[in-house]
Amino acid sequence: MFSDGFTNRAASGDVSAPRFLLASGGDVLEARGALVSYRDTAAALAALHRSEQRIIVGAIPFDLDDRVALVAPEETAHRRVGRLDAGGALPPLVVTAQRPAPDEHLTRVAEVIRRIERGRLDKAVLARAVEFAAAAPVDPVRLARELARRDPAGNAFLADLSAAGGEYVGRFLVGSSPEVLVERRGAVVTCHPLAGTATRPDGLLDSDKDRAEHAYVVDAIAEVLAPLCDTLDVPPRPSLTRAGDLWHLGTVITGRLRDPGTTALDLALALHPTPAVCGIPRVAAARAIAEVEGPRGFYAGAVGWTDATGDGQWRVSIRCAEIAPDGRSLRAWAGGGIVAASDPATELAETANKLRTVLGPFDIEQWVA
Ligand SMILES: C=C(O[C@H]1C=CC=C(C(=O)O)[C@@H]1O)C(=O)O
Repeated sequence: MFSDGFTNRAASGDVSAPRFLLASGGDVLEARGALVSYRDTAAALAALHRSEQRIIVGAIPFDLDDRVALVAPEETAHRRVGRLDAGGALPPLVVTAQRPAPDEHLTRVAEVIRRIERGRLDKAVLARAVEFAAAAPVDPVRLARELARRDPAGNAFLADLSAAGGEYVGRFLVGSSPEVLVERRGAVVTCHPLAGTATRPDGLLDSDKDRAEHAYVVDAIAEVLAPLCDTLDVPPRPSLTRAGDLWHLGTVITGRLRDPGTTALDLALALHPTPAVCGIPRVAAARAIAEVEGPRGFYAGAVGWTDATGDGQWRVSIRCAEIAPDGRSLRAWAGGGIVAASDPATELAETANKLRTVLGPFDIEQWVA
């Protein structure tokens, strides 16, 4: 178990800067310092169940076999601010790499469609990354505030990944995720999965392809929650959810927890990775993603908090970028759910549209895809 209580500083060296931030609808939770750092979920869960810590915050990766970046912070501040102040100017960016190149993403989507047609998979989410060099250091807090300010729903997150150790020391994950993996308030559990995307709302609710892509996620979440809840409300049809310039199919699932000892982190770990970021069947989809795409790190994981009462919120870490320790480079990701009826060119365009959320605050040269 790793829990040595080291403290390392934000890229700016500013110890007063938050190392965790989760903003939504005008509510902001900020955390500073690290009393204890956890690299594995078992240690973090044990600390919560034994009430050793008041609150645990941070990020869990896409692959739960990888190290997590969770901390018990020195201090937290929960504020209702309405809207965060402007984050301030951010430096221009230049594209340095696309991983993979757009043409290769088309080939990979086609390969996943072939696997689906062969009957090995029903759905898999394929992602790509774009890397950028910044003209001056990008301040993670400034970016998070700017994302919250621009998003009509006020969503933004920031997580210092240092607790995961190794190459993650000094790195931050920053984004604006519209998707609630799970929230627990007392006995009430809420999930708001999103899957199925369009640039306009018209027709999205009637799209068979998007409805199929969405239904896999709702069914998988309901299957996990059913044994953990006394009552579970799963609306039969999705509704439209706006996320910046995009529209998604979304379903608000609510339940009443059977065992009050089941914390928000327990729930997040039971649900993750949902088919909104992985696929169906889960193991086959995770294998296809590992083979076709490679490791994802903290993209498509979850960012959030859980307190000693077990309450908390975990958001799916999408629409995000990782910032290098010196702030001079960024890697942004976006993915999309592939089902039998998917079209590679449409999927590539969808990833470009999704990348615009986290890149919106920057002036960017030479990036078209
Ligand atoms: C995987 C991502 O989005 C997910 C969430 C909403 C809609 C999605 C879709 O339509 O494919 C994805 O499941 C991403 O933004 O990188």
